[in-house]
Amino acid sequence: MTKLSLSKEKIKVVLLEGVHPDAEKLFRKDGYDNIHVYNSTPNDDELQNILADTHILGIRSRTQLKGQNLDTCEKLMAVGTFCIGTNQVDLDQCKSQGIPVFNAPFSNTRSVAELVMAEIILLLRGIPEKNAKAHRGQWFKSALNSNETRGKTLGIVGFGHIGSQLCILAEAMGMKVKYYDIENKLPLGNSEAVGSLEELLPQVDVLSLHVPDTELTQEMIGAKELALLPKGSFLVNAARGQIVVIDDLVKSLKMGHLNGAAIDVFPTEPASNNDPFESPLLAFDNVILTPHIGGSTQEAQVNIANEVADKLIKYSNNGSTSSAVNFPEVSLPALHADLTRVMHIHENKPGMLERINHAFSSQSINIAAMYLQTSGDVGYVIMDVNCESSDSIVKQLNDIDGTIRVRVLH
Ligand SMILES: NC(=O)C1=CN([C@@H]2O[C@H](COP(=O)(O)OP(=O)(O)OC[C@H]3O[C@@H](n4cnc5c(N)ncnc54)[C@H](O)[C@@H]3O)[C@@H](O)[C@H]2O)C=CC1
Ligand SMILES: O=C(O)CCC(=O)C(=O)O
Repeated sequence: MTKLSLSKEKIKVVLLEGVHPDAEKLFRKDGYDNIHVYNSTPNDDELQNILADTHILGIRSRTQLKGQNLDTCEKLMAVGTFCIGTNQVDLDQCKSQGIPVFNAPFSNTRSVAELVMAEIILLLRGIPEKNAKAHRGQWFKSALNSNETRGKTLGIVGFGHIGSQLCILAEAMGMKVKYYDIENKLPLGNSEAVGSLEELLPQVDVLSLHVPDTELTQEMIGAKELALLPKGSFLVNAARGQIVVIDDLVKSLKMGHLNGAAIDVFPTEPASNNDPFESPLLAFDNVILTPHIGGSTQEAQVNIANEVADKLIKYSNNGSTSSAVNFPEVSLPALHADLTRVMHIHENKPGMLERINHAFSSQSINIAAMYLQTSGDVGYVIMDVNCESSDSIVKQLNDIDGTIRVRVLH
């Protein structure tokens, strides 16, 4: 059986934010037992303490792995975001520190699309308001502003995994779908691509956002965009909190321009279920507020736990980085019993390979197999070699200028 340069008992795995227990189970089944599980999101000080001796970190969408939080993590070997979004992590900084980041790109896609479809139906029927009144003992039986989904137009911003799943559900309910995406995307069913956001907005009864949090999407929906939506229309945001300007949404709802909204994500979200939730949207009966649970179903969480834990274990056990979001991707075969695997992460600059090869040849170490991949300014080279002890080659490799990290399996 392959041995890691650091034994599995010593590799410290930390799982934050209530990652589904299946992830811990998978690590334990594979022989890892230094596992620490937390249900909440640590603040920056707590996170920096945790990171000081953590090798593998699992987070969800709240833990901010950026800036000074990454300064204290010399031992950190790999990160798993047990979700789709990776905007909470500085992917470039992780890469330059030799830390691959893995996510679950579509394990909760269906869950988000189903929730949004349900919210569209509830909004079009005016249910949030009727429900809120009923809870206060008021009887509000009325068909006013209560409509079927059939024949209504759904505008989708971001026609990726979630946006296109939602399109399928909405068309099955008889809705017309128009979408805007920054990329050229294949229209599914009878859906129609629209050339710009401004062109899309006036045409929809419901607008649903499914873009990632990027510089281009931050505050993408503000006063100007809300005004372009037809009077009486609805907004759904289950993407990221920074995409909608909440104060502008509040104004639009107050003026009665928008007839309601469903919001799952917020610019600032409580760190745990024990912390209070504050938002000016609390005042509106016609707004569905959910605590960032678009992807929180048993099905999704189990799939995510297994998918991301499996990727982290593969990387730790044999060096494979397939589907890493920020790193050169290499899919490696199992290590032959007689060989040692040396993994070298380095700055991608001319002459690196020559210096790495020279380190091996100068120690008369024969290379049985070599794998190399680069991504931008980082290179990842893996050599399966015949050698009794790896100590001196690891030292020599670490001394090469531009080396970011060296790991060994034998
Ligand atoms: N509420 C929740 O619990 C969840 C929220 N999410 C959020 O949903 C987002 C979307 O997820 P997926 O559909 O899986 O991502 P995806 O990457 O498959 O699709 C995103 C789409 O947005 C498009 N896009 C990017 N920038 C754009 C722009 N400026 N204008 C128009 N289109 C743009 C992309 O070209 C792509 O087609 C995630 O990034 C995440 O932030 C994801 C899962 C759960
Ligand atoms: O469920 C979570 O922790 C976050 C879900 C999410 O927003 C994502 O997958 O990007």
